[in-house]
Amino acid sequence: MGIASLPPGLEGNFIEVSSGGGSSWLAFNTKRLYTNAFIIQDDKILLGYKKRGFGVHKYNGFGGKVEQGETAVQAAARELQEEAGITAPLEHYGTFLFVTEGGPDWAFQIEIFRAEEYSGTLIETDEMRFQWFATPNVGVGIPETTVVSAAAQAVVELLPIPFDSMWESDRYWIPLLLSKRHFIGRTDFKSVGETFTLEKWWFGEIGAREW
Ligand SMILES: Nc1[nH]c(=O)nc2c1ncn2[C@H]1C[C@H](O)[C@@H](COP(=O)(O)OP(=O)(O)OP(=O)(O)O)O1
Repeated sequence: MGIASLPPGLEGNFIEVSSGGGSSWLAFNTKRLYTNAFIIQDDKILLGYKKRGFGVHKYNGFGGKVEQGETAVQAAARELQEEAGITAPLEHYGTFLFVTEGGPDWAFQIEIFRAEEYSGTLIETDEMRFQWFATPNVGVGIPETTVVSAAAQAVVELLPIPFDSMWESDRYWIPLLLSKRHFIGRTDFKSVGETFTLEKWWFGEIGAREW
């Protein structure tokens, strides 16, 4: 643990939270910016089931490529509108690099945003089918005799976050996002056809002195 030996491509004063996998990082040439946005509300998180494209059949936040002339937060807002039909006051909480062996020779740099509120009506799109999931503390501490409101009852009945149907390394950083900890990281995957296997990862949170 500590701030030493950040993976190549990352810099700053970060404290390791989780790491693992093989001994060497993959090489990459440049980085391309992507976004991923999550609505986290009342002990539940909004995910989308990806119906087509890269990452098909996985649950994820809403996001995609940052287009020329856009900032990351503008791109995140546009993707949230396009893929889920809503707008939200997005706040930046993390950045990680996604590198693949057998994929492009550049790294995806994914900027992670979250919001607690949103406006508009959620819609299913050609690309994503939205679904709420319970965050880990749901239901904890509700005594059996307590009268649970209809809204809380609906939350209690949500399924837990489906980490087994998400990108394999999301289980290491989603908890940081849920607890509002700013983080960076890197994940290296091996791809064989449509199957991606996590080879190496590192996630850290920002050192207290930077805040
Ligand atoms: N939650 C996540 N965890 C992860 O480890 N890698 C992710 C990730 N979300 C995205 N990635 C990586 C893999 C993914 O194929 C790549 C591009 O992200 P997306 O699939 O969101 O972008 P798209 O290819 O849909 O872009 P657009 O066509 O602009 O929507 O970034």
